[in-house]
Amino acid sequence: METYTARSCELTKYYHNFCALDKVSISIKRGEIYGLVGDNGAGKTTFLKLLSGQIFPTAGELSLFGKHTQKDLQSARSRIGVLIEEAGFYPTLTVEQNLEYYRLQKGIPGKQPLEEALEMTGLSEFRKKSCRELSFGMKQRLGLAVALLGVPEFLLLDEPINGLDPSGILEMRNLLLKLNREKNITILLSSHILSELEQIATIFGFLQRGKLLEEISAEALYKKCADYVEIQVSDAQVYAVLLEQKFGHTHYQILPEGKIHILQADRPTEAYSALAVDAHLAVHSLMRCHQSLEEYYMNLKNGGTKTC
Ligand SMILES: Nc1ncnc2c1ncn2[C@@H]1O[C@H](COP(=O)(O)OP(=O)(O)OP(=O)(O)O)[C@@H](O)[C@H]1O
Repeated sequence: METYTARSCELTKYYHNFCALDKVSISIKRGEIYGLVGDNGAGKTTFLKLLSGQIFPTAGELSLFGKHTQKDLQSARSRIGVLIEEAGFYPTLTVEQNLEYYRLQKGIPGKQPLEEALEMTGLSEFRKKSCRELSFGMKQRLGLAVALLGVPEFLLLDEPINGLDPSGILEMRNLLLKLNREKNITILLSSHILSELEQIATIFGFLQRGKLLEEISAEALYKKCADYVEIQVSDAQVYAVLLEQKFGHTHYQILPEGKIHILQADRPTEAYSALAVDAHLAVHSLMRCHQSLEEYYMNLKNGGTKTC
């Protein structure tokens, strides 16, 4: 079996003269839940559409289940379920009838796939409900059921959590975790809010204006965010030089009023005050804090961890 469900190498997409995706290299391992994070217009949908074959790249390479050629990619796409943009449903038809419509459209034989999709998304008891009676969250679930027809090995979901209320978000998260764990489905999902993916993604890719800023495992991300030390000294610039020269720390932020955030601060807190005192700098305050994932993401977007 292939290690990678999907890989892109320097994948690039231009819409006329506009570069929507710029040499993006992403690797999605089998069994992973990959969270693609980026602001509006970052290129998330473009990336998902390239994977699903709805559009074609301007340059770069793409492989799915280890297949590269156009012909092989096309057949590999039958193993993918896609939810990109809101699926269109006939309001007067029932949940079951809408699913049946998509089953026929996708050319999936037999009734069993429809039953499985209903069961996996918890929609069986609502099968006779007409679509116009469904809540937004239920419609999202139905969209997911369409993507699940034929039990795909890989799910591509564009902002599946967007617009859901807190209980809808929880429901969708649990459903995706269940599909990943019980059916071993690899999932790529996008969001412009990192915290929405926080509890489920095993790896994150951060996109900004078509470029991949960073690809990082959830474990490494949480480690990076774990702790930082905030110190306020009489001369932050001098202290920053000491941090680099004596401790080899390059991950820090210089803030106004002589404050410095030392990220990945792996030494005892006292070591950071001693560093200042030994250089005859006054220490006005010192504390160990926790960085949220959103803060980390904001820093990344603002060009790294060193800011003045
Ligand atoms: N068909 C198109 N023609 C021209 N420009 C396009 C087209 N589709 C997307 N774009 C542009 O490409 C950029 C990336 O769009 P894309 O939809 O991939 O971003 P996104 O990260 O999914 O954003 P959102 O979160 O708003 O959906 C945007 O600036 C968008 O305006």
